[in-house]
Parts: sequence; C-alpha cells; structure tokens
Amino acid sequence: MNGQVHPSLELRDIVIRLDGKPLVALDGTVAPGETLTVMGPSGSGKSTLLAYLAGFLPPAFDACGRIVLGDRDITDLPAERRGIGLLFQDPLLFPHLSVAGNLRFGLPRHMPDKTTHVRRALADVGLSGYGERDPATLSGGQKARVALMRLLLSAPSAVLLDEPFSMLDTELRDEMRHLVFSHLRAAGLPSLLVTHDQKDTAATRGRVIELGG
Ligand SMILES: Nc1ncnc2c1ncn2[C@@H]1O[C@H](COP(=O)(O)OP(=O)(O)OP(=O)(O)O)[C@@H](O)[C@H]1O
Repeated sequence: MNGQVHPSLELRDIVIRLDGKPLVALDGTVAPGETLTVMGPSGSGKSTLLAYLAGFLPPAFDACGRIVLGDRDITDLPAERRGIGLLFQDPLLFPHLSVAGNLRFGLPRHMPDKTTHVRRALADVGLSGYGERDPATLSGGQKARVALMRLLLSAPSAVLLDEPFSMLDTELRDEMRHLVFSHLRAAGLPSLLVTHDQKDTAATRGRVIELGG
C-alpha cells in the first residue's frame, strides 16, 4: 500500500507454558504476503499464541523463544513498538470519531497529506463519501472494511487475525475474505490467522498448522 518492503515473521523455538506445562510449541517462518492459519480445538492455545506475538501474554503464562520481524528481534518490545497490526471479530471502531477520524487514527502521526490517504482508502473499499459518518450508522460489512483500512493505513510489518469474519453473515464473509487476503498479499504482509472455518483457510491459499495435536 505504501511501497514499503515487508519482512518475514520468524517464530524461533517458541514454547508457551501454562502452570509450567507446555501449551503451544512452534518453530517456523511466515513469508511476506503469506498467511499461516492456526487451527486446533478450543483451549489449545490459539488466542494465547496471538496474544504472545502481539505482546499481551497474560501473567498466568510464561514463554521462551524469539519473535523476529525481518532483522528486528521484537520479543522483548512492548506491544505498541512491535509493528504488529490486529484484526479481530469485533471491528472495534472508536465511537467518538467519524469514519475518517478512525482512519486518520491509524496513520503515522507526522505523515503528510492524511486527507488524501483517507480518501483513497475509503474509495478502495467502496466507501467514498462515508468519511463524515458516525461508525455506529454503518452496517457490519462496512465497519469491517473500515477496520481493515485502518489496519493497513497504520503500516504494520505483520498482521494477526483472530476469527475476523465470524460476526459477518455468510455472503459478507466471502466478500471480506477476498478483500482481506488480497490486500494482505498485495501489501506483502506476513500474517497469522486463527479460525475454525475451513473456508477462511482456503481463501488464504497458505499453510495450516494444528495446535493441541
Ligand atoms: N488469562 C488467562 N489466565 C489463565 N489461563 C488462561 C487465560 N486465558 C486463557 N487461559 C487458558 O489457556 C488455555 C488456552 O486458551 P486459549 O484462549 O488460547 O485457547 P483457544 O485455542 O484460543 O480456544 P478457543 O478456540 O475456545 O478460542 C485454556 O486452557 C484457557 O483456559
């Protein structure tokens, strides 16, 4: 989206323990533009893995291993300095900001010509003219598209997705799957997707790992 070259996401010998017992063990690399799907039964540690990568691991857990984004070891960085963007099932738009305000929020603070970036992003997802709307007045699919654009405008180096389509109805899910994964591929972003839905996995065209096996 902004001409940046994106790194790969390396997960080096990661082990996450709960009460001293290994819950998640993972070693591998997610290439730029690749989405790695993480599946597994309830309680197998999928959300915990994403929380660890994002920098929000709850204190009940302990972890070892390294998280490396390109040439940056981000393992010990706080969440806000990791360069990792999140897309969850709830679009979590700020209710006190307009649609355009939500998108501007994603942009790096000193970026010039923010208005043009926001206008292009809205046009990109068929929402031209929606900038001044209150997010509460948008449909579920429109909110999801704004959340995707806010994520991409924030120029992350990697993306984590946790059941991102599960709140949408079937038809919208197909549309959002296509939109999200085509944008992640085009932006060259490595990503991890947690889902129970095989159709999500098929849309990524990528590898799948199973936790708790
Ligand atoms: N904050 C926490 N403190 C202690 N234990 C937790 C905490 N959060 C989750 N757990 C436990 O860690 C294990 C993994 O939970 P996690 O939410 O990662 O599973 P999951 O694979 O994402 O499950 P689901 O598919 O149901 O969302 C579970 O046994 C859960 O009870």
